[in-house]
Amino acid sequence: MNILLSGCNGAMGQTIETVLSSLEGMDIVAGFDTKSANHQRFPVYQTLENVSENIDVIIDFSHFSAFDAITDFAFQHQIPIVVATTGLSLENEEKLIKMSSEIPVFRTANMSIGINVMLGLVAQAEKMLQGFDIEILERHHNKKQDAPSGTALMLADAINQATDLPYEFVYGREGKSAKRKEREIGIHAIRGGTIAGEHTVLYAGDDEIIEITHSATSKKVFAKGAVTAARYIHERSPGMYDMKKLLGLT
Ligand SMILES: NC(=O)C1=CN([C@@H]2O[C@H](COP(=O)(O)OP(=O)(O)OC[C@H]3O[C@@H](n4cnc5c(N)ncnc54)[C@H](OP(=O)(O)O)[C@@H]3O)[C@@H](O)[C@H]2O)C=CC1
Ligand SMILES: O=C(O)C1=N[C@H](C(=O)O)C[C@H](O)C1
Repeated sequence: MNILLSGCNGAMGQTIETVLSSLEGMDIVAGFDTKSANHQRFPVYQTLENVSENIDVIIDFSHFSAFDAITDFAFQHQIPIVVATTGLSLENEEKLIKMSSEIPVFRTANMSIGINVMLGLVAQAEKMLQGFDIEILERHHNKKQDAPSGTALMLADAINQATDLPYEFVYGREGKSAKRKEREIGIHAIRGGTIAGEHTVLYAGDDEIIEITHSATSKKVFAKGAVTAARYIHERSPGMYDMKKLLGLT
């Protein structure tokens, strides 16, 4: 299977390259990034008009500014695409849904098994922990560009989908009149060092606290998930796919 890797010079791009180097039958045949880097095994394109390789699946771990270029390329050439980039707009997400009527699109803000199980757990907790205040804390490395993380937003959305009384999302909290309201979820982003990604949903009740936490201990968990996703959508019918579907959780 021939892969075009978007964001190939980045931290995740390099981790995917490492993971694929020990796998048979999946090869990165082209990269897409802002700079042509010294990749010995494949060419790195800065624009996609001149890609001459045969591509079976695109894997995208880049930046929202690359979104139109890579999705237009996928659509124009009818190539299945795995979109892992976070910080996308609502408009971007809608474009993926439209594209999925013609090509397979795999979309998730988190490729790990644990977070996708946690999406089900927070939906369940929403029904059981009536009256508890909910806060989401996410911790990531100091190179992360977007805040809050795509996963924190995905967890908050999963909670809202499980209730008839949606919460308002509050990003951080400061000021002299910043008291929390009843139906709000505070979302807090912590950045430092090399933290691969940690997400906690905290439920605070009267005299008791429950926390559900997922910790990624290395970026490999996301890379392996993306490679599994690429295999999964290769030669599948057009449609929207995600990790929950792949894992049989929906
Ligand atoms: N869904 C998931 O499970 C996961 C998602 N992610 C997401 O993946 C994305 C990438 O993460 P990470 O690898 O850590 O980030 P990096 O910043 O390390 O890598 C991103 C790469 O994309 C390149 N890039 C930026 N803008 C463009 C553009 N317009 N066209 C082409 N290439 C571009 C960057 O180049 P330059 O440095 O020159 O700007 C860089 O090489 C993030 O959005 C992150 O949140 C990360 C981990 C897991
Ligand atoms: O940028 C990262 O590193 C990560 N980004 C994703 C997100 O924004 O949720 C997933 C993971 O937590 C790592």
